Amino acid sequence: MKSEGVLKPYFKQTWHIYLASATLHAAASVVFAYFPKVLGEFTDKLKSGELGTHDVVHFSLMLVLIGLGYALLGGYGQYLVMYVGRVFEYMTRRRLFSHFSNLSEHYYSKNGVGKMLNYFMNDVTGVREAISMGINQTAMASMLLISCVGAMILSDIPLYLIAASVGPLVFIPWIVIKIGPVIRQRSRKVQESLGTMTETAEEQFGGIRVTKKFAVEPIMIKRFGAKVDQIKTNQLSLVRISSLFQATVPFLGNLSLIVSLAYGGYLTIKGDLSLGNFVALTLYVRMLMNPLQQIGNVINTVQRSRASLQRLNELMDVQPDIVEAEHAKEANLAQNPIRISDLTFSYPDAAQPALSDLDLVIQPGMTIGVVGRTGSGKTTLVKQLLRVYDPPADAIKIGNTDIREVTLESLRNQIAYVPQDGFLFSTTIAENIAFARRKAAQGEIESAAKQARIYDNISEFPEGFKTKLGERGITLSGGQRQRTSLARGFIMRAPLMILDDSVSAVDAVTESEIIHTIQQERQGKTTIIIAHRLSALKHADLIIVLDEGRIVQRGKHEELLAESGPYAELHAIQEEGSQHADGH
Ligand SMILES: Nc1ncnc2c1ncn2[C@@H]1O[C@H](COP(=O)(O)OP(=O)(O)OP(=O)(O)O)[C@@H](O)[C@H]1O
Repeated sequence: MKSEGVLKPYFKQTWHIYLASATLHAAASVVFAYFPKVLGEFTDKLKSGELGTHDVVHFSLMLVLIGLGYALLGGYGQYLVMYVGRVFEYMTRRRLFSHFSNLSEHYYSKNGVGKMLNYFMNDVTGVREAISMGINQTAMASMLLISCVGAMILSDIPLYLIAASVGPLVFIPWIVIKIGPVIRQRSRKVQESLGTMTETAEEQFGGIRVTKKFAVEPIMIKRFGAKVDQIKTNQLSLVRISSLFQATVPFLGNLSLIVSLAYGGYLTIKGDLSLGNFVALTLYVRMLMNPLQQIGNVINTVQRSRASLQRLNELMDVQPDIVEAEHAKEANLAQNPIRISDLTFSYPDAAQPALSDLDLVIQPGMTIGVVGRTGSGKTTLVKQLLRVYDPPADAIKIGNTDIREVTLESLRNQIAYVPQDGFLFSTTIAENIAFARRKAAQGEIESAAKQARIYDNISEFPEGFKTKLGERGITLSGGQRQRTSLARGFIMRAPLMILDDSVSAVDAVTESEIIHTIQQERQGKTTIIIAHRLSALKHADLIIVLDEGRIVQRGKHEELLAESGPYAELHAIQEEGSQHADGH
């Protein structure tokens, strides 16, 4: 399904402003086209000796009126178009943002954030220039062209003289057709290299702490320098062709002026053309040059922005991978079991499935422990439950409803997912905790913080819960970040809570306190705990052991210990480790 792109909705909303502006420009141009005519008449009167003081005042007044009329009408027309250009930026950036928000994780893992930023900034501005400044100048210039040519034809200036004078100007469209596509192609390259640079910068600033720890700044600077060099090369190549284009257009204009001066002058000396008409002709040709040059510029801008427009439209056409079913139902995780049967899932473009033949029933109120080596598919299982990636049909059911048939909002609202490295926003701690429940009372925020064992830390900050976090919560330690993100999960009081290695950066004592709280707080509610430390899973009603996407063991803690297998092996290693740590 194709979206309607970025321009259609905009023009639907603003066409009447464009119409008003075009009318104002037309009126301004008609007024301005009188200018040479008035000067021509003035010259003729001057030459015939009929010019009196009264006439000088009259002609001067006429010129002032023409100037004023042109400035007011044209100026207001220009303001209107520039104003709606900003409306375009605002509308498009909002639409882009909400479109970006709907795109699936898969899109983001394939496309860098730098590209998105480039769409947001440069492409939107590029298109705005074409449809505000571009349309404005085109309207102004074409109206002026029509008015000037019309006025010339209606005057006594012989048509053959007009044709000869205007002749060189008709080569302008030819040049536009020849050079325009080259400009467009080079402009696309510039935009692309800008996108790559933003992407590199984004990644490198994001990873600056790692860079510094490994002292590899020179390599990073060199890598970034290469991107900047590429932009310079591409931009220079664009500037060369644009300059050639912008120099050729005035050159042709000047050629026209020379013809009108030489040929018109000759005819005037011969007496075939009045001095007034000669003055008017040269003025008209001079007046034609500006709009023609403007049209040249506009075509340049439009060529450049076509590449941007194409990219924006392509982006609006990207469909989210996860879409709501037509008659989607509300999920009810509090009362219905989650039935996973024969679940096999591969990431797009992956050679191996990340999950194979999984069978599991999670009854409401159960606590499920999930353990397995890194890369065994634990997070993938969670992503399937959250529908970050859709599972195959009927592989996961909530009650009797396929998870693909429930509304995304009801599903995700009922799951409190706490990832290992929850992203914290650059806002207050309170707002970060109340992220999924904006209206939570301070008491609820504090109680969630207490449950996540972060309350005492927050109280020690100078501004308590109002303390602002830097980008990615830079002022917090790893363990504090994890616990803040855990509080964000607690506050949801959701029917299903998923802890995905959420306490890995927390010391063993605090971890056991948190697990104890979970046991108490989540009685009767479903909880899935993914952990590497088995101590966090001991109390689970059922533990599954994943290996290469398959469930290789399942049972309670004691049952699994009694079996020989990876669980007992892992337990032995961890016990040994903790005994060493305790000095036994
Ligand atoms: N977005 C993705 N695209 C393609 N493959 C992926 C993606 N995410 C994970 N994988 C692959 O799927 C497999 C399972 O990954 P998953 O993240 O589920 O492991 P995990 O058990 O949660 O590991 P860890 O304990 O390290 O978090 C891995 O081989 C991983 O490389």
